[in-house]
Amino acid sequence: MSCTFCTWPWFEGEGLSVRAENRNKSWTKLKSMVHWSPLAFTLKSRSSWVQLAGHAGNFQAKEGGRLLKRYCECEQQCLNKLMTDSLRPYVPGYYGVVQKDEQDYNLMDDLLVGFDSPSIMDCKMGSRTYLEEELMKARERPRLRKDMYEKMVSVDPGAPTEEERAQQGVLKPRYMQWRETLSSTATLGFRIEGIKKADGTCNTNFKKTKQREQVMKALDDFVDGNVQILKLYLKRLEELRSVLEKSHFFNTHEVVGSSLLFVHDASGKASIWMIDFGKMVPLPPPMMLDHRTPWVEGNREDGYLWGMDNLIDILSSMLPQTPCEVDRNSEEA
Ligand SMILES: O=P(O)(O)O[C@H]1[C@H](O)[C@@H](OP(=O)(O)O)[C@H](OP(=O)(O)O)[C@@H](OP(=O)(O)O)[C@H]1O
Ligand SMILES: Nc1ncnc2c1ncn2[C@@H]1O[C@H](COP(=O)(O)OP(=O)(O)O)[C@@H](O)[C@H]1O
Repeated sequence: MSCTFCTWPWFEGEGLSVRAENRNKSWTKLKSMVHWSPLAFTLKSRSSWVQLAGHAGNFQAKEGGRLLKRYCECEQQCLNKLMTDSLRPYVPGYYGVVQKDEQDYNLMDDLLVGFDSPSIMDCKMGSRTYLEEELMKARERPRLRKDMYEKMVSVDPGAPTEEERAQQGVLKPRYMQWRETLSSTATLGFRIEGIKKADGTCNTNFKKTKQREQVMKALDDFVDGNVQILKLYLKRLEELRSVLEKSHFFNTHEVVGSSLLFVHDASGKASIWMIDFGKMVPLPPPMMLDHRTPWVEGNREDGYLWGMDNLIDILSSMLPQTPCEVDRNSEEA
């Protein structure tokens, strides 16, 4: 299976401008605002950047180990706040807004830098993939999506209802809910969006990867059965979960469509970061979420931590059991 997104678009620094904080501040030449050292332009800081999921054309890889992502105000605000939050070690470094050819971009670290031919996986977190706000908008101003109808039919020709077939279109929340129940989003609170391995193989066809066993098989294939890598991922996820549980920022935001990016290479290096903050929306105070309570419309819960609990549980169960654990488990059974 080839990956539609795997790209290598180098983007030269000439003609770039950057605004660090406020979009209304005037443009300044990038070099005067961003602290680049000539050393940053060594081969070491380059990465074979690939885009595994998301919108085609949203990114431009840039020399110096950074990426340009098409500007989104919500993402800018979240990244800004995250730079001073306890979650800072778990998100890409953010360097403000950059303009190129009249288009604004958020400038951030390329997380693949420092890895040698990395294997990467994008896991979309949460049990819901659309904002409550989008649901309300779809009710107030229903807009039939022909593109989503076509994506639906290409996966399962029997999925659209009679009415949808007659209209040749579906509403966005209906499409998103269908994707959630087709995959592991609804049952496990996360889904695999794409995997690219060091050998160059790339698979973005996980739409029907739903059962725990299917997910485990995909994860095992991703790490090539390497227990040390599994342990590093598990440790990082447990640390992140504990930071998320205490983060005021996280508990005061509805988090939808955000992913965890897993990266490892043959040297035994492995890490995980949170990416995609385009739908990380602040809640009206004093509302807070625990990110585990099941969603009912109005409670804004997103199942992010429930999904993380399940992911941690699955990865733990993939580790070989010690003789002690085998004895304990057989006693319990
Ligand atoms: O993965 P497929 O089945 O192609 O569906 C996509 C993803 O859910 C996108 O989410 P993400 O960006 O998290 O990958 C979503 O973008 P949003 O994040 O804007 O909801 C797209 O909505 P549209 O952009 O409305 O087409 C939707 O068509
Ligand atoms: N900071 C980053 N470093 C490296 N790769 C990234 C980074 N951010 C995103 N990507 C890559 O781009 C893909 C899409 O990212 P995402 O932010 O989810 O885009 P979109 O908003 O279009 O959905 C990810 O699956 C990953 O492969």
